[in-house]
Amino acid sequence: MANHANAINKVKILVVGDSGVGKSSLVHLICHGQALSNSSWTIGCSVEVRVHEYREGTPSQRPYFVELWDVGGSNSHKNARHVFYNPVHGIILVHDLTNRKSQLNLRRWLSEVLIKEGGGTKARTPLVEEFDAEQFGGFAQVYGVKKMPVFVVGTKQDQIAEVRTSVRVRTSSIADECAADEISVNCHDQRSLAPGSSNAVKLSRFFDKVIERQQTTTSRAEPAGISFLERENSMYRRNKSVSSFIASN
Ligand SMILES: Nc1nc2c(ncn2[C@@H]2O[C@H](COP(=O)(O)OP(=O)(O)OP(=O)(O)O)[C@@H](O)[C@H]2O)c(=O)[nH]1
Ligand SMILES: [Mg+2]
Repeated sequence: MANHANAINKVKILVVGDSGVGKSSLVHLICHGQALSNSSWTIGCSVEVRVHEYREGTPSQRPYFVELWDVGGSNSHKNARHVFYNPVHGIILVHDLTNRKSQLNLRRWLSEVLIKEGGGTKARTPLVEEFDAEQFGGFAQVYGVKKMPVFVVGTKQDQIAEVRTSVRVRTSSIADECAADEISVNCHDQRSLAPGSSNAVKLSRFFDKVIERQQTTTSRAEPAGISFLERENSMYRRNKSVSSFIASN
């Protein structure tokens, strides 16, 4: 798809998971390359942007704005958060490696997003606590139809023994079901996503996958590209990481 020379494309990725698993810490690490010093509960949703070089090192390389929509996981917002779910081009599922329940809940988070992302006909779908996969033909079917790129991140790697980490990574069935890559990180340590590391390479590959999907599914209602003038809107202005990231590259 040809793009105007002075336009940068963008994709939107949702970051979901239980409250306190480390979504905001992870997003900060991805977008700023350093640990978030003090985090607090995310109210509603917070958006950060990372400039990603699509197909880096190939002739088709070009920059993309990757918007990371960090959705607060608190149950008190469960009835309102679906407003953030459409459109979406990819999903990062975050769980806490020390909290098994947060890993089991990823299936519910993914189902919630996939069903809401459809919009319209399923507008009255029950939210996560009441979700019944059977009602919608099962998780696999819902996922199979959507084929949404998914990436799974286990946080707080520093709080568990190394042996347990590898076991956890192998047993994450949600990643298997979605053919998703999975990484384990310590959000307090920037080396977890150091450039060139296996984690960083997997994340970069996921971003490429999201961009590829967006290129094949871009809706008429949402233009694929935004001009540099449009870039000056408030969302980008409040996010200093865009300019600092460009500068560091
Ligand atoms: N030790 C350790 N602590 C972490 C890690 N990631 C996050 N934390 C801590 O976990 C707490 C919760 O992190 P947040 O990033 O605010 O969690 P969240 O998922 O955004 O939570 P909500 O906004 O409520 O949905 C904070 O005190 C973080 O410092 C990690 O990898 N290791
Ligand atoms: Mg948060």
